[in-house]
Amino acid sequence: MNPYLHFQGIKHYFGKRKVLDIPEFSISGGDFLGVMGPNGAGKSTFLKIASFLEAPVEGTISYRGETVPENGAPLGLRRKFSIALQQPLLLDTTVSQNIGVGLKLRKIPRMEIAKRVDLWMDRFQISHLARKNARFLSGGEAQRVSLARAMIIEPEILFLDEPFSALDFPTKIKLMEDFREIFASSGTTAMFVSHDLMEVKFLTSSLAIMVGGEIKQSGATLDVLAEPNEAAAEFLEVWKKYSI
Ligand SMILES: Nc1ncnc2c1ncn2[C@@H]1O[C@H](COP(=O)(O)OP(=O)(O)OP(=O)(O)O)[C@@H](O)[C@H]1O
Repeated sequence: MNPYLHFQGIKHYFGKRKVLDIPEFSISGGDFLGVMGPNGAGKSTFLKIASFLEAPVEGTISYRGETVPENGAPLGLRRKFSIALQQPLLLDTTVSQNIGVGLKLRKIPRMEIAKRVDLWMDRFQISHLARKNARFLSGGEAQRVSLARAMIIEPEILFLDEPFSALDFPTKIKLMEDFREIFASSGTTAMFVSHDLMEVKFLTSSLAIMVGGEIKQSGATLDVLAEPNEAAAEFLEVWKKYSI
């Protein structure tokens, strides 16, 4: 075990309503953690808290053994992470500028940015789109740009909130295949919120099942799926019923 992120006594509320209650949980270095659960279970809220986009109302987070300040993670720490969402939120400029934006913010020299952008466009097979405005991309192309933009900074943890869910099946499979290979050679750690068991089986090494703001079960993906506890089984039942 090599805990990167460690959560202790995490509680989060919207108004008076508790939406997250995680007594203890860790994400290990090198892990590809899937998070599944029904709508409103708290998955995206957990992802926002884990990636320091939001601070929890209660609890402590540590990163590689260092406690993260209660009033928010310092910029240097936040910059170790990157995020790709269901909606790619690309800038109204070229694909190559979109991909290089994180390096620009980190004041990397222009020549170095150009070299790395070329490399990552090549890895995601989007070099032919370099000069195209990101507004005119298809959903699958836009998601490739979004993932390249997230990976180019070589994040210590990559956070993914349903990045494949809006893609048609063949586009999704092709991107997930490419992404799996790129991810495996990167040594990065990931937290991946998904509604799709197929995606989770395809990509993840471990799995947490969230229901009602609580992690009902977690462990190696294959173990959780083979031996779900009562709460996880209830959630996974529909997948089983239709043999997915
Ligand atoms: N900004 C907010 N203000 C108030 N309530 C919120 C806010 N964000 C989320 N919630 C509520 O918190 C609960 C958890 O939401 P969250 O989006 O984390 O769930 P989720 O598991 O990601 O859901 P989904 O699968 O539908 O995306 C939900 O009941 C939601 O309505």
